[in-house]
Amino acid sequence: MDEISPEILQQVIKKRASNTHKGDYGRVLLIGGSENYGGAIIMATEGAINCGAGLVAVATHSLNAAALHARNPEAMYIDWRDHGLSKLIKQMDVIVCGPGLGTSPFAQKILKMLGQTITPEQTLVLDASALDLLALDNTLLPSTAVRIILTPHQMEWQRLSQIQIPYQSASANAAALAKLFPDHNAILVLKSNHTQIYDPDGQVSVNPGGNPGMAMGGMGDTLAGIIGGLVAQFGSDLATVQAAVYLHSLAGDLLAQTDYTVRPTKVSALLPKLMKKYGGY
Ligand SMILES: NC(=O)C1=CN([C@@H]2O[C@H](COP(=O)(O)OP(=O)(O)OC[C@H]3O[C@@H](n4cnc5c(N)ncnc54)[C@H](O)[C@@H]3O)[C@@H](O)[C@H]2O)[C@@H](O)CC1
Ligand SMILES: Nc1ncnc2c1ncn2[C@@H]1O[C@H](COP(=O)(O)OP(=O)(O)O)[C@@H](O)[C@H]1O
Ligand SMILES: [Mg+2]
Repeated sequence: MDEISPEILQQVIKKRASNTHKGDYGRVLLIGGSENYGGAIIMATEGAINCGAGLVAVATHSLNAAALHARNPEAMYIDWRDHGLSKLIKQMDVIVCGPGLGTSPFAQKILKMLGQTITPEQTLVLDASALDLLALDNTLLPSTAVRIILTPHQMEWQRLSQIQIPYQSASANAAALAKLFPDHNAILVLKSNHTQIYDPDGQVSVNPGGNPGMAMGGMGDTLAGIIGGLVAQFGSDLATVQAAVYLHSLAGDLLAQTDYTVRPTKVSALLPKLMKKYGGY
């Protein structure tokens, strides 16, 4: 299995040209954050903003609006019950769905509407509760062929693939990915202490970074936002996803040099400097 190498950052992250504007760096919509899980969508939002998405919008429970704006005034907000949500979805390049979404009937309704609204030019990042909803009902998948990036941890992948954690071998995972998402050009980011990335052709790579200080709620939500933010800027190919996973763990490893625990929000805070230092120019 190939290891993701540090050069991936230089390869993917491009120097910005002077004559550009926010419209050149992609639009990301994040959907999630129920009454109890507002932090999850805020942490995902912070990941997307700090890695440079041109425009970031958030569809969440109205209870989360004040906290979202207090923490990230760069983000636009829409109440996830607003009928304008489907129109907003159509205007986006990348949709990240799932952090803190929950698995209520309303959450299921949102995922269904998203699947019926999204178009082939867009990229869909599915994380957390969105994956659990899919495990319960795979008719919630988009009806058209869109690029999907899935970011389950091992337990979410167990629910989705029906492969018990001890049996999640590379060959079994690749076969399950092809079977579950035949029409979606799907990339699987299987998160663990050694996160693996599967592309639709069966190629597998492993991330060498990360550390147990990162084992804290919100760390995966942050990664989902980073993937969304980088895909919005640099495209949805495998290399961009590898760069996002590498960047997230690099930040975590730098923090762990001095800190016993690594807060997800601190990972996000480091992103702009790391992108400047290790990105291409
Ligand atoms: N601050 C917040 O609002 C947070 C909200 N969260 C949301 O809570 C909902 C439930 O997600 P959870 O992931 O907590 O719950 P899950 O029940 O899906 O999975 C968590 C459990 O899976 C098991 N597990 C096995 N292998 C694992 C691995 N490699 N990595 C992680 N867990 C592994 C562990 O026993 C762990 O307790 C999601 O919508 C999620 O986005 C979480 O992201 C945590 C933070
Ligand atoms: N021991 C560890 N070593 C390396 N990375 C870890 C470790 N524990 C957690 N992580 C990373 O933290 C993230 C956890 O994701 P997830 O379980 O979805 O968190 P949450 O849903 O709480 O945001 C993943 O990117 C995972 O690779
Ligand atoms: Mg998670």
